[in-house]
Amino acid sequence: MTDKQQPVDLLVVGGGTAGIVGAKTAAGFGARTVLVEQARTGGDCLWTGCVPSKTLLSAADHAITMRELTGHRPDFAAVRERIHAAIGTIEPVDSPAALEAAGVGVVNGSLTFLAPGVAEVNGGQIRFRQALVAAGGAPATVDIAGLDPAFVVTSETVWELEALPARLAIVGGGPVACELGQAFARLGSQVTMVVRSRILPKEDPDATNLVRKVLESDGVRVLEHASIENAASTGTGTGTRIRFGNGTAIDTDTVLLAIGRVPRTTCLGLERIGVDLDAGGHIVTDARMRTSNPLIWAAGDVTANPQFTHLAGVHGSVAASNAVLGLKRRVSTTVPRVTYTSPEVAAVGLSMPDGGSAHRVRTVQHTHVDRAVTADNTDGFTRLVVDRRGKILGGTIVGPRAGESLAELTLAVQKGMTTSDIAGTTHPYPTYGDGVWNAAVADARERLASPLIERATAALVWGRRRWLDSAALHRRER
Ligand SMILES: Cc1cc2nc3c(=O)[nH]c(=O)nc-3n(C[C@H](O)[C@H](O)[C@H](O)COP(=O)(O)OP(=O)(O)OC[C@H]3O[C@@H](n4cnc5c(N)ncnc54)[C@H](O)[C@@H]3O)c2cc1C
Ligand SMILES: NC(=O)c1ccc[n+]([C@@H]2O[C@H](COP(=O)([O-])OP(=O)(O)OC[C@H]3O[C@@H](n4cnc5c(N)ncnc54)[C@H](O)[C@@H]3O)[C@@H](O)[C@H]2O)c1
Repeated sequence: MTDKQQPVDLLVVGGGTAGIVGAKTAAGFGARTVLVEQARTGGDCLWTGCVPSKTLLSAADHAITMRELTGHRPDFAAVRERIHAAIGTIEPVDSPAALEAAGVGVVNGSLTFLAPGVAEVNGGQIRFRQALVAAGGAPATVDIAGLDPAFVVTSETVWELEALPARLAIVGGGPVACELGQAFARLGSQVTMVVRSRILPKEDPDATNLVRKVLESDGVRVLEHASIENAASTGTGTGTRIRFGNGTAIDTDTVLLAIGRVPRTTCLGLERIGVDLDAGGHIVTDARMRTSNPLIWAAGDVTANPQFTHLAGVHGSVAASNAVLGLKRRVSTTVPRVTYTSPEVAAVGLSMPDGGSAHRVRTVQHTHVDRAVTADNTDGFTRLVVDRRGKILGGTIVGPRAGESLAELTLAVQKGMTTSDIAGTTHPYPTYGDGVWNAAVADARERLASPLIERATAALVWGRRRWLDSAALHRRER
């Protein structure tokens, strides 16, 4: 790594999903690619995000069955072991060895841009033709007066807890708070969620209502539109007391801050290479993932796009192929999302009509989905938003495996399909996917029920009847 070396074609900053996919894409096209990671390749998703949280949720589901069968809950040490095992199984795919096998050079260190075409890592310099910034984000924090940091964890450090907190207060009401809140409650913690908005504020309010209901039945205390005033000692030598603006208070052993994430853009030297940031510190890109410097690209949580692993990967790939092949690919605006609570909340495109009377909503309650009835789990619904011609603009599914059913809806939105396309496709019975199909059938049927189409089908039936009668008469006469 000296300044005499040839510039690399693509220098990738960050070894999370966006960086890994971007680097593998570029190397796969034959571009000389180097990825720099300051900590561990795999990023948030593998170590502190999707993989541990989904494993925790799965363990929490098992905890319910175990409690029903045996009256006991699983040992927290066993849950931790399961999380480490899941990470260990997935980790090789994201490892430096896997990247090197794909033709990517991997450097361990923290990168700073010095000037256009030059970056510094570990005191040495790397020259580059283009760069992809995929430095991700970190949990946001908030100062709560009087709160001893020893009681505070975030989505990065909660995985280090060695014992299940008896009392857990969660500040926030987004996907992190809802998923971890439900999981810890099911494992045996007494959980209180403190949210300044409603929970899952980006989702359909009916979805929020269902999730709140289930969280409460899991024993979670959900305090919405609440504001924390300050914190103080409990006076008992353990835990901390959180006081609210309305004069009430709760005592807790651990406080989990789950109030969003901030992009890691402050120490990258982006100002030296002409990369603009928005007011929240995110890198600004166009739809090709190009920054204000046409030779610098960005993808993942470091941008202002929704923060999902699937999006980080797709955007990393689009950025890398545009960079090294000179293409002008644009990223899709169809972004599916799933919150993996029980029930899952899955959504894509429009969740609510925004075209006035030009848009319709079709809702099927899962009391009308036979798979849900047979599983005795009918708390859920499937809702489609369609335009007047039946084109599917989006929808929300709440229920078990909603994330799986969302794939069909995502394809429909992406490809501009209509409810007739879905209704005319044979679906296996009984599945939770029947929710999407039933809603599509109801919509397609209603469109067919227009007076014009009713008159046309009545004319066809009349004509066919006449033809059959005259053919029968003809046969008899012969
Ligand atoms: C608890 C939790 C659960 C989640 N669950 C889901 C889920 O189920 N589904 C989903 O789609 N998304 C989920 N997410 C979101 C998902 O984890 C992120 O959107 C995704 O991992 C972002 O990937 P990234 O590559 O942009 O960033 P990151 O994974 O954060 O990677 C960025 C990397 O860059 C490195 N880096 C930063 N600065 C430098 C530097 N100067 N030099 C070198 N390296 C640097 C960092 O060390 C890091 O490894 C979850 C998030 C959390 C917190
Ligand atoms: N299943 C998934 O795909 C999944 C799971 C977890 C996280 N993620 C991603 O990770 C990112 C971070 O998730 P998150 O849940 O931390 O953030 P978020 O931004 O989605 O939600 C933050 C929540 O905290 C509340 N809040 C903010 N400041 C507060 C304060 N001071 N006091 C009380 N409440 C406050 C907000 O009202 C909101 O409900 C999200 O963008 C999400 O997309 C995705």
